[in-house]
Amino acid sequence: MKANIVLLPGDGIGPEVVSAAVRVLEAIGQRFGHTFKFTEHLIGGCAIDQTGNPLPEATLEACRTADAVLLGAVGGPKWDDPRASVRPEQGLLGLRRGLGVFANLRPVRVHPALIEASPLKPDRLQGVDLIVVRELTGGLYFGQPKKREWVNGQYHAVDTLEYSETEIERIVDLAFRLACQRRKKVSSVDKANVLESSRLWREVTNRVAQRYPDILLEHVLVDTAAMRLISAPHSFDVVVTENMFGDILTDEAAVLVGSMGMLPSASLNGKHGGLYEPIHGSAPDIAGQGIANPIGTILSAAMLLRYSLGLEQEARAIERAVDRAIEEGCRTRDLGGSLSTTAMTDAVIERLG
Ligand SMILES: NC(=O)C1=CN([C@@H]2O[C@H](COP(=O)(O)OP(=O)(O)OC[C@H]3O[C@@H](n4cnc5c(N)ncnc54)[C@H](O)[C@@H]3O)[C@@H](O)[C@H]2O)C=CC1
Ligand SMILES: CC(C)CC(=O)C(=O)O
Ligand SMILES: [Mg+2]
Repeated sequence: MKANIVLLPGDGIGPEVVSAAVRVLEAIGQRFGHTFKFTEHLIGGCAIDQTGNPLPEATLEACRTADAVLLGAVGGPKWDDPRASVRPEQGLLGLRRGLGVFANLRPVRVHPALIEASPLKPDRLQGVDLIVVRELTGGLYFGQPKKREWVNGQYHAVDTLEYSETEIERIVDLAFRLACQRRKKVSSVDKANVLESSRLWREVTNRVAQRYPDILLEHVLVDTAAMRLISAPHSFDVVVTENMFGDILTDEAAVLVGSMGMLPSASLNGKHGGLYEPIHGSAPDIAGQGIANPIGTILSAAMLLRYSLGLEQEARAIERAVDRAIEEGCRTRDLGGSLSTTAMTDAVIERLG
């Protein structure tokens, strides 16, 4: 098959992990006889530096027409002035909204070989396999008004948490459909004891649940969910939640798997090709040193093959190669090893089978 993949390396470690994943995709393409055409575009801080815009029109247009998009990360201290009106993160949020990819899938599977290095109790981690379905184009990151105003001699700042029934229904329905293929449990995470948007979320979720009588539904308050993610991660199968709650809970879930560098994601809407990115940020503290863990981005590339190109066998080949590399002791620094980004990528490519 032939596919056009847009690459958005972005800032910090973004270019390092994206080029690692491209090497894996090229190796898979060679092995299975596919031609992937890669086209690179600007997003985030580097786009601000070169064009003044964190999401240049050429980038959005290229992403709209691509078969899939693979992104690294955006942002960093260079662009962190809190008063700046143009910020790298606006590029990423604009891209997600522009592509309409409302469903962000973040699978969290604990690798048995990484359990012993974890600060958490081994019996809590054994066999943990959950997926967070994060609403990605609404909620607190997008609601209006979002502004800062000078009122009576001081600034007031406003963010808005807003959802329509349609926005809630489509993401919750997707979570239920996923649960049908898994262990048949949905945990809907909200803050319904305080937030009106969460009370609507619960109502709509209960309505959707009636269409799925075989799926067990529980409602969990987000603070309790944060605690249970560490104390009883086994109790989760499919977790569905608001944009910011999902953002925070998945960074927490990275502790279960051993590092921020391990977790992939796919952002989908059933129409556009899809946007794939690791869950981590631009990691300015390690950028440019060649030591970033590329696994989250490599596994995102596997999700790209599965969801956007329908190449299940190829996606599995990558996931198996990652599993074998970990099993056989290959580790970057974040996992207590000494392999560089390139050496870890080589280890995966050697095991593609
Ligand atoms: N999707 C995106 O583009 C995101 C961008 N950001 C941006 O990234 C910048 C840095 O944010 P932070 O809060 O430091 O979060 P971060 O995720 O970049 O880093 C948090 C910690 O995890 C480590 N880490 C992250 N990815 C790693 C990898 N692949 N291998 C090894 N270690 C890794 C970092 O070294 C750091 O110690 C900020 O400008 C933030 O806005 C943050 C999160 C997501
Ligand atoms: C940088 C933000 C826009 C998002 C974020 O932290 C994430 O998607 O994980
Ligand atoms: Mg995040």
